[in-house]
Amino acid sequence: MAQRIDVKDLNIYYGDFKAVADVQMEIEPRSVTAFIGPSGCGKSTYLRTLNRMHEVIPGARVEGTVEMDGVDLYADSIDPVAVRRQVGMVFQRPNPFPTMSIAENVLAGVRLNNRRISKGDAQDLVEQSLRGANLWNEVKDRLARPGSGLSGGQQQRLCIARAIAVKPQVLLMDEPCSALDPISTLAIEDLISELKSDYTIVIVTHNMQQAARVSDRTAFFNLAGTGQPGRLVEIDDTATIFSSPRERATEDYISGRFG
Ligand SMILES: Nc1ncnc2c1ncn2[C@@H]1O[C@H](COP(=O)(O)OP(=O)(O)OP(=O)(O)O)[C@@H](O)[C@H]1O
Repeated sequence: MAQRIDVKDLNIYYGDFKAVADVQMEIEPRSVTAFIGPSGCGKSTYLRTLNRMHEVIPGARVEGTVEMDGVDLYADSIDPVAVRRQVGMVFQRPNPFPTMSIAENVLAGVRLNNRRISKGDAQDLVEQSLRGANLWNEVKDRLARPGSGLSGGQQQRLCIARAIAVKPQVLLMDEPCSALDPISTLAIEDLISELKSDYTIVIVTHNMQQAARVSDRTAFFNLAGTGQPGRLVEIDDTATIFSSPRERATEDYISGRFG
């Protein structure tokens, strides 16, 4: 299921403003890649180009290519809605649909895709997705209750269950733990490590320890100056980035000297 991502010569714009310049990156399937860097360097902007969500903002556009298993997501023949199905996303704040039950939340993406499924298949998918998100045991007796009644950490795992229910190949996570307490954060980190056997995972995080704990590869982004675009400074094995990065800016950032 997991897919390889190849990004070539990617420039990302909001209208005339170039937010991110000249990204080249290869991401292996069944791996976790962390994006780190100071605020405003374009981590979230770049992440959103990997499932064509960037362009939903008026005036926003990209140049360059993003290939998944060799297919350019930005080719004319590609339907952006199909891309968003293939590349799931989990956001900073857990965002379950508040009036929907836990089970309906899990099925929400599947229903949006107009996939008809029998009641039995729906029940199986709910269980399988909640198990996949390590939430089943905590909610199996209250599947008909609203998703909004769960704790923040449970809601985030519910959102992950909703994302994996549509069987994506890639999972993008934009600071998925920033609104969570340390125990819930660890639960999500454990889950990320488990999901890696099935998915290609990319996570934006401000938390260096988290990047070090969950990722195989780490990409450091930086800004050359105010008004300048963000750039990928280096990407390498996480152990290398945190022990002997090639670039001075990376070392300064991970050792807390700026950002
Ligand atoms: N909707 C938008 N319209 C115009 N400019 C935007 C928009 N969203 C972000 N930007 C700009 O793009 C640049 C990159 O922002 P982005 O949020 O991607 O950075 P980031 O590295 O994810 O930051 P943070 O760590 O603070 O979340 C910033 O200069 C930001 O002001």
